[in-house]
Amino acid sequence: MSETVLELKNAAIYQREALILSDVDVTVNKGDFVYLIGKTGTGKSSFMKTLYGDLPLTEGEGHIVDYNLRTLKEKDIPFLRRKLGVVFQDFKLLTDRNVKENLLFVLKATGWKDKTAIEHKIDEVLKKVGMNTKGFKFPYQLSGGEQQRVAIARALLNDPELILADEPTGNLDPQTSVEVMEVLQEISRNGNTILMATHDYALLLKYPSKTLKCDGQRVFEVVQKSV
Ligand SMILES: Nc1ncnc2c1ncn2[C@@H]1O[C@H](COP(=O)(O)OP(=O)(O)OP(=O)(O)O)[C@@H](O)[C@H]1O
Repeated sequence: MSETVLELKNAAIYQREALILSDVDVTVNKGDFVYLIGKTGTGKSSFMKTLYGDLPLTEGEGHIVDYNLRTLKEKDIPFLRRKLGVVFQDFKLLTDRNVKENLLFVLKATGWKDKTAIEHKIDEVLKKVGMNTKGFKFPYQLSGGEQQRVAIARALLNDPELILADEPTGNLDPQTSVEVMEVLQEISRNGNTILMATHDYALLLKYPSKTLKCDGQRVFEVVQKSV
């Protein structure tokens, strides 16, 4: 039987008192690559935020990588995020340090101490995204696509059980989007589980996969030809 890494049942997603999505039933299994699509303002980011503990789940059931979203406490959130790799549209790299130091910062913050293991891990994730020769560059010396590769490398540091990518190609031109998507596809082929919010329909057509759509306060699975 496939291992479930995310399951929402009859869940409702709120921004404060405003209901954004209701009756959400979603299952993501280990190894899946799942898209979350929908027009601007339909709730993709709110959905993702609920999954990484930025918005509370107050209605329905939600389980993500061993955590129950209904009983998630503030103190649990850093531990939940260690099991998730989160990638954002605007990369969110630390601008005052180079690529390796960006990765080192996360490893130290998540308890890594052994210098050799740290160096090995940083090399490993940078190789995975094709950035191993650029560890000494600062974010401002990198293109948007390169910065996003580093952000993906950062998301891989703690071997996440699920990668949540919220519009990872939203700031990139079409050609660079495809390059970043190739990296995500490669990571997916290596067994990682990925949930990616996007409104880039060209990517969906080029890399078809299971697709969930936010529309009219609901989330439902769509067959590719009707998206
Ligand atoms: N902090 C907030 N407080 C209250 N309402 C919010 C907040 N953030 C977003 N919303 C509302 O929630 C709804 C869903 O927004 P959300 O950002 O989740 O949509 P989205 O599908 O991710 O859109 P986009 O593609 O533009 O990022 C919108 O109507 C938005 O106005």
